[in-house]
Amino acid sequence: FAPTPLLRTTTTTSLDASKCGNYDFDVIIVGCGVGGHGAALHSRAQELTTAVFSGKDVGGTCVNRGCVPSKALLAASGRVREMQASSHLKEFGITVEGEVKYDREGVANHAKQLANRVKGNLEGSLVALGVDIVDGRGVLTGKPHEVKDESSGKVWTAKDIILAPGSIPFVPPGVTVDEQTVYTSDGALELKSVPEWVAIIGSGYIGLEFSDVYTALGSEVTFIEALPNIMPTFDREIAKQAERLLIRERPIDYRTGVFASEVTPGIPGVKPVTIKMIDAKTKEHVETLEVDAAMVATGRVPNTAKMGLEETGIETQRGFIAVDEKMRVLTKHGDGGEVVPNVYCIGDANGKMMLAHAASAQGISAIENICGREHEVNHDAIPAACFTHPEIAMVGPTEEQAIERAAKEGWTLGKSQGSFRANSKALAELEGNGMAKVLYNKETGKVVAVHIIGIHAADLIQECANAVAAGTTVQELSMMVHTHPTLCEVLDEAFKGAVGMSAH
Ligand SMILES: Cc1cc2nc3c(=O)[nH]c(=O)nc-3n(C[C@H](O)[C@H](O)[C@H](O)COP(=O)(O)OP(=O)(O)OC[C@H]3O[C@@H](n4cnc5c(N)ncnc54)[C@H](O)[C@@H]3O)c2cc1C
Ligand SMILES: NC(=O)c1ccc[n+]([C@@H]2O[C@H](COP(=O)([O-])OP(=O)(O)OC[C@H]3O[C@@H](n4cnc5c(N)ncnc54)[C@H](O)[C@@H]3O)[C@@H](O)[C@H]2O)c1
Repeated sequence: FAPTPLLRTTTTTSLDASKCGNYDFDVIIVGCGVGGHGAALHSRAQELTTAVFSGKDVGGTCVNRGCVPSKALLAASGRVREMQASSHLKEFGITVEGEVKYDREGVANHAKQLANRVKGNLEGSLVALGVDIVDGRGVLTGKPHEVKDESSGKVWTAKDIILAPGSIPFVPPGVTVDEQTVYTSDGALELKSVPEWVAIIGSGYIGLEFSDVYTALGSEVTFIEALPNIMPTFDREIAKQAERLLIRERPIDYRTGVFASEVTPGIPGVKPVTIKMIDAKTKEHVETLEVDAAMVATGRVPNTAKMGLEETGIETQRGFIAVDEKMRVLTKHGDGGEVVPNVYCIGDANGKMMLAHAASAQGISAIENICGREHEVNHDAIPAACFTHPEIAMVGPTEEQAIERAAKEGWTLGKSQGSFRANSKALAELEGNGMAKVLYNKETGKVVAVHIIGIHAADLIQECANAVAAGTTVQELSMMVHTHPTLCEVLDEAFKGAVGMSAH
């Protein structure tokens, strides 16, 4: 694959010239992760002439250092876990003779090759649709409609500019990362080693998914979490179930309410990694751990430095770019922020929701607004999933947040549950652990949120996300027919339960 040379607007599309006037392009997108890519595809579908600045990183975090390689590691390590679970296999009547082995490099290569393949597909789709790819980093010049190629200094113009620079790992102060013994997800995804004992700092999505990979491949894990609860961002009831299924049954222990305040890399086989922990409230030293490796999974920060934002009059907050509901960039966060004409920001950099499909949806939405069709993304209807075994998936607020919201807005919260325990398909798979809970507005019947933990929860959540997006009621959902025998019947049970019907 070789990127196409930059083409001028007049030669790339059949657009009527008035649409882009004297600009080189109708739309320039800075950053070509899933957000930029989604925006570019939708832009071309509207016949807008489009260029993306890729910074030589087509696919961005998701494809190269995020969703794609992490799911490849989870898939491979998940197989190892399954094949090693001899008593579980015995229940199926299956015996695995001898020791189940894996080749670390082979597993790592699976992740790398998948990322390269998906990246190639993304590049191919852009080229096929006539999107011009600029390899360099794009920087705002401070003048309206202009983006400069940082390395060549060449300036390109567009009627509208979409910023999609994404995010990078956050490394707390005092933590030294060498990407060998102390690493972020960037280093962990390369799977250069499988440490005997690894401390994972942070028990969010990344920490949890990696604990699944590491324990399947034979590591022991210690979580270090600053907040009082493990998995603090998840719904409490789901987090408790997750603790039972994903932590207590595995060689995992944890500390909560402590900061990893000083982390010093080690030398493999010679010197351990040391982790000093302080009490999150009193800041007093509580413990020092010596482990083989430490993974830093303490969140992500926007990749917005040196993009010409200050020159354009855009003030960031911890690097996040403020946007309104139409993805239009605002001069600052909070009161007094004004729209910067013709500049949009999508994806991780605006901090609305750090998810691949949210970035892409925001990209499509920005293009809709550029085309003059007013559009706002309903972030409450965007599902999320944590791809552990079993998976956790959710759409909408946690139960704790929903209770607050109901009290504030004056409506009554309803709750109904379905269980994997009585589900034929789950039992056939010998995967009867887990639950789905549906939270709904008792007055309107509309679904507010759904939280699922159980086999294939990530796929099950889509029906619920569609229901939230469409405003479907539990009454309507309870009358919709679910295929038998499928895992979807766990949701059917919850929907029917909400209206006093029995699913069986
Ligand atoms: C380990 C891990 C696993 C994840 N798993 C999931 C998952 O399963 N599901 C999910 O939904 N999300 C997942 N995420 C989150 C997801 O990767 C991000 O939400 C998503 O990538 C955000 O997309 P984006 O386009 O905003 O930014 P990015 O994907 O970060 O892309 C931004 C791109 O812009 C480039 N860039 C930056 N500045 C410039 C510039 N000035 N000029 C040119 N280019 C520039 C960057 O180099 C990058 O290529 C995961 C993240 C990690 C780290
Ligand atoms: N499957 C998915 O959709 C998926 C997978 C991976 C990542 N992501 C996205 O990537 C982003 C980053 O993920 P993440 O897991 O790094 O972040 P996170 O914000 O989900 O979790 C970070 C955790 O680290 C803790 N923490 C922060 N500083 C600490 C310190 N010094 N000591 C101890 N604990 C500390 C926080 O309290 C928090 O619980 C998320 O926003 C997520 O949306 C999504």
